[in-house]
Amino acid sequence: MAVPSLPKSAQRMQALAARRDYAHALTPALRSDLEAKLARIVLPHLIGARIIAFYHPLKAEISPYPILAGIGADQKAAFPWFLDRDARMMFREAPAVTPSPWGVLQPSAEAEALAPDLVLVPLVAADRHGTRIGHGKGHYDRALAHLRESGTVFTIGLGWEPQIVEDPIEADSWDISLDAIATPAEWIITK
Ligand SMILES: Nc1nc2c(c(=O)[nH]1)N(C=O)[C@@H](CNc1ccc(C(=O)N[C@@H](CCC(=O)O)C(=O)O)cc1)CN2
Ligand SMILES: Nc1ncnc2c1ncn2[C@@H]1O[C@H](COP(=O)(O)OP(=O)(O)OP(=O)(O)O)[C@@H](O)[C@H]1O
Repeated sequence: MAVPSLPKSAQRMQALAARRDYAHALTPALRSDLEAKLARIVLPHLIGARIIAFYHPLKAEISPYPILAGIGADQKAAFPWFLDRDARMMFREAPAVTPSPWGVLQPSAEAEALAPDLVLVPLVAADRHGTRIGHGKGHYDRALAHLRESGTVFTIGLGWEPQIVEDPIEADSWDISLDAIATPAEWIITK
């Protein structure tokens, strides 16, 4: 018999607490080592992408900056950018230099607006089918739905290994599933 899962808000709170505890327990050296391993796993999959969306990591999130350091001279890096709290998330050219309405660093308002063809998505949690739990504001779901109206976008979820949950997460109708997920330990092609 199917076991009913916790409501998404409860799953999110549990996953946020687990992410925080995991990240807090890492020594700086181990953390850098894991972030370098993530970059080695992800970089070969970025070949061919023209505009790659990164994110400026929150305290407990795995950093994509070692990946950014390894992209090609012909590739552009973008970061999420918000006009205000009610606006849809857009992307502008790196670097991320000023606090966004959500507190995360974002590019300046003068930086070029970009439409990424590859998006690195921060996870709160994800299952092996690519169903994701984020911060619950729908920023990535809405931004990815918009980008897909005008082209194809490849999405890669990034997280620490324990953020991959073995029990399936129930997808909502608006959830955009990830094409792949990377952790310092593995590359997961979702299906
Ligand atoms: N690093 C990162 N950048 C991102 C996101 C994200 O999840 N991670 N976003 C994903 O949509 C967008 C910003 N949306 C956000 C929505 C809510 C909160 C949030 O709940 N913040 C907590 C504080 C977290 C902390 O400082 O550790 C809060 O306000 O309580 C953060 C970002 C775009 N940029
Ligand atoms: N394409 C969309 N158009 C309009 N509203 C949307 C869309 N996608 C998501 N939303 C809204 O966003 C809200 C939050 O969605 P959800 O709980 O799935 O966020 P999340 O995926 O966990 O977080 P995030 O995308 O911010 O990282 C939902 O109430 C949903 O109605």
